[in-house]
Amino acid sequence: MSSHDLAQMRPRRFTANGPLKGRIRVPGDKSISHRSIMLGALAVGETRVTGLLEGEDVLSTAAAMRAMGATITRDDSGMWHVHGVGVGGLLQPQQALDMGNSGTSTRLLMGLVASHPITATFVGDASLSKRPMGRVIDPLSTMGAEFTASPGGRLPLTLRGLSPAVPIEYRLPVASAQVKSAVLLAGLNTPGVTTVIEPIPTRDHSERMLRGFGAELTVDVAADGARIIKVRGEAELKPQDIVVPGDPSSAAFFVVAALLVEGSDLVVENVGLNPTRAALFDVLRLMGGSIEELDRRDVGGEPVADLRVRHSLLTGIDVDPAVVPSMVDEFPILFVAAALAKGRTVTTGLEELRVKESDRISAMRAALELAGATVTETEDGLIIDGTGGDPLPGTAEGTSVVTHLDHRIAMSLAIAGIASKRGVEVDDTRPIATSFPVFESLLESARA
Ligand SMILES: O=C(O)C1=C[C@@H](OP(=O)(O)O)[C@@H](O)[C@H](O)C1
Ligand SMILES: C=C(OP(=O)(O)O)C(=O)O
Repeated sequence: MSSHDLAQMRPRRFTANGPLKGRIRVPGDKSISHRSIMLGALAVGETRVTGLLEGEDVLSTAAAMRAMGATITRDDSGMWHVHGVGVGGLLQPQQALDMGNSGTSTRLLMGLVASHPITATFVGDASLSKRPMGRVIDPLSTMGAEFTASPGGRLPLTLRGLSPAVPIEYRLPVASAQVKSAVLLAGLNTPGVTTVIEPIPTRDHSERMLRGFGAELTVDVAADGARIIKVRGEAELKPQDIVVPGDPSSAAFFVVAALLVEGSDLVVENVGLNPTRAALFDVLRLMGGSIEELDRRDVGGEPVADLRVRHSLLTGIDVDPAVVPSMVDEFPILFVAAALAKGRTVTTGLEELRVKESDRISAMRAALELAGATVTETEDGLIIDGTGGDPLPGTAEGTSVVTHLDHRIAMSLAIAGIASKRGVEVDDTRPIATSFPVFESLLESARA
């Protein structure tokens, strides 16, 4: 990091300040927000979106779709209006598409561009520029797109789409909703049927929303449990009114905070509980966490409930690696919960965490150690010996944990700080705006 970047960093010490009480509502789901803008931009007519996450990642998606011809505005009531260009109608962007910190924007938009007769250059920040794009370059090349990528299949990269593209049948070599979605989105403007075979289920927002927008999409389950997803190309998408449920990945920080801080009794309203996303709450219950679902309902085709969370003494467990895809972004905050549990928590099967905004296994090991936790790093996870409910010591004066431009590391360590004796100094809070711009103000209001 240059001295200029260091000067811009926004450090903060997060300290204990009493229990979390009352009711809060977290912003809209990031995955659904991205897809609302993308699919709205491909429909003919006006899609209206309520509860869109106005985080930096989603704004990167919106800027890119504007650069490719969609009209996207926000009115004074907070509703977003997307006027699409129709499948096949994306325009050549005049400048490089800046994806900021967002893997989802990059990989899904690469899918869209791949089957349009346009060329686009994708750039991103230092974190995104280290992340592997070969996983989408491979299937999209088979469909006919051409790539010039930086070494290791990384950004900046230039993609020349092919129209008509070639439909493929693709078996996912890695459990990734982004790769699945990239191929399905490329399939939208490809004649014939594009098939993705998913041996291990990942979040299914793309499938649900593509159907909602009127695409012909089927899902079958093979004898070995794999999901076979087929989308018919040259689709005509119909504009939708979308209500985005609250993001379970954002709710996770407050749920764990209320479990860890003595005297807490907090309701987190309107939390999306799609089974392909909500495994953290099941794992925390297995550890002894009091998390009650109130008023389970349906919002925009997704199951939603209010979660009432009360302070609980957690017990360490071996986390079943089968649940990893349904809580892949929640491991950093689960590690914090484990650090205060009674006994040992063992996690395995987390290789994918090493290629997120940071290497989340090693970043969390280093940060939790600095905060006084007992942690062992393995190839594919962490082993954590908890305090038995006592607050963590916290970071020493003048020592801060390193977030590596990773919003989830920053927020996880903020929660570790409010459950610690001395507090935890986070080196940079700016990345939080990636997914949860109101995180710090909500934390204050829950503790008021
Ligand atoms: O499709 C999506 O919206 C996402 C998929 C996941 O990534 P992978 O596909 O890399 O697992 C997840 O980590 C990311 O935050 C959002
Ligand atoms: C991994 C994440 O996002 P993305 O891949 O979109 O950068 C995340 O939000 O934790």
